[in-house]
Amino acid sequence: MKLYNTLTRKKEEFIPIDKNNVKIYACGPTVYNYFHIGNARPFVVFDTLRRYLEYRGYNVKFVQNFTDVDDKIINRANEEGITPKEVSEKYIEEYFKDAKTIGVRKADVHPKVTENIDDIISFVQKLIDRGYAYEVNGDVYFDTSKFKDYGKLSKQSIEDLEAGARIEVNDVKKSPMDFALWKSQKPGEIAWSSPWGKGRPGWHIECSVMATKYLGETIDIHAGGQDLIFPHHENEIAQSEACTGKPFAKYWMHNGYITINNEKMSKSKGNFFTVRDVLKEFDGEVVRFFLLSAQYRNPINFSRELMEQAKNGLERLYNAKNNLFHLLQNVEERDIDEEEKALFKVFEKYREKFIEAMEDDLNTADAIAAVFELVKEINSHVNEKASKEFVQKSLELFMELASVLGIATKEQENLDEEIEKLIEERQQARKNRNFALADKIRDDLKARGIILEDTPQGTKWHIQK
Ligand SMILES: Nc1ncnc2c1ncn2[C@@H]1O[C@H](COP(=O)(O)OP(=O)(O)OP(=O)(O)O)[C@@H](O)[C@H]1O
Ligand SMILES: [Zn+2]
Repeated sequence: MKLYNTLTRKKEEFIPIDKNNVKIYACGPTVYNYFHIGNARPFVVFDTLRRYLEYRGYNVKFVQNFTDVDDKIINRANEEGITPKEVSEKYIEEYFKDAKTIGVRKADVHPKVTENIDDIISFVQKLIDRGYAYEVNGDVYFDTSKFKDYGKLSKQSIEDLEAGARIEVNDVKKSPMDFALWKSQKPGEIAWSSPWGKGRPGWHIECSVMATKYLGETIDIHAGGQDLIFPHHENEIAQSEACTGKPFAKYWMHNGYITINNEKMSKSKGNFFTVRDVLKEFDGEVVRFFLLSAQYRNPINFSRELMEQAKNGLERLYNAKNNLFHLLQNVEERDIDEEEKALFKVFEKYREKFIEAMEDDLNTADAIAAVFELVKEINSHVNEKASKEFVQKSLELFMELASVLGIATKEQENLDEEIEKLIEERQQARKNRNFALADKIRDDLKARGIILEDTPQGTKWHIQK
């Protein structure tokens, strides 16, 4: 598989350190609010990466943290008159609810900052001992001038960075680029005891500590949104490599933005839609399908139109799946014949196409296109005359690919029953000479890809070819 590595700015062949234990760390949410559609993108994309690697026979250990200590959490707690812990616990619970609806599996470990304070303190101490960090008045800073590779991920030289940095007032840091590993307690803030007095960890250190602790000193893939490249991931590299002397992550993957009017969707700009809100109108799988409709590095402009498109696309897939279930109960119980075998060989070409797309830096857009092509073939060749085995195999192939994407996974909807009921209603409408209603029922079904056919034996239906 080829993955685009931000570290080298190239698509590279993915070679894991150990195929039986592929280590992935994804930066998780800061839990002070429901997550928005933009935040959902890395969750869905890297969940799909995990599913795909598993599909290809790798064992994956996936770690995603919760940032449960942060200014925004503290502010929120103060606003609401509750503790930061109450804020973060609430939104961790809400995270799991929304993540489940959009098909994002739980990570193997979801470490929290507050549960790793001792390890964070030891890590910071190690950096001080190794000469990479210094303490000033209870704060501890990373000394960027000591880490010669600083800037290697974001491709900036330390000189450029320093020149570009704003001159900070009252600066106790040696360089404006130095960043906090430990922050001394300010009035009203939550704090832990440390060798430097009471305080709390800076943001970046948590990921270095938790990735190392739960996965090891060198991991395979480190992932997050593209806004995290600098400073967050740059700083993670500096901390981790200064501490261990080893490469921190082999592949750095960053997803592009979900935008609104071509601007990054973000909480601070207020131009966001929470997944929770979108779920009032669209199914969780539609949200997931929408997020996978583009290759993960390309931006997607969030719009109702695209959501509707995703909804229709997913519906087509469900129709095909339900039709196969319907056929399974109604076709002749016999083995696949020669002609069907030849057709199935054609169907299997779409599995190849699907894999080819996913191997190319997880191109879910092309992978979805392959699934649609497969569905088109299935719709036009698998019908009432098919053998049960052929129907079964077609259904399995469709489900194999859909489940890698985590879509169309819901149990068979009772399409048979629903359509039979509508056919019944249409008969009734015709009897009552209400042809307008009868036509409307037929047209509505047609819009969903379901074709009614009036025969002397009654009305039959099939999926549009
Ligand atoms: N508009 C977006 N499109 C894609 N990914 C995003 C977007 N906004 C945030 N992310 C990613 O969401 C993940 C969760 O991050 P986090 O909860 O810290 O969000 P955040 O950065 O606080 O969001 P915001 O930018 O809205 O303040 C990160 O990997 C981040 O890069
Ligand atoms: Zn991180």
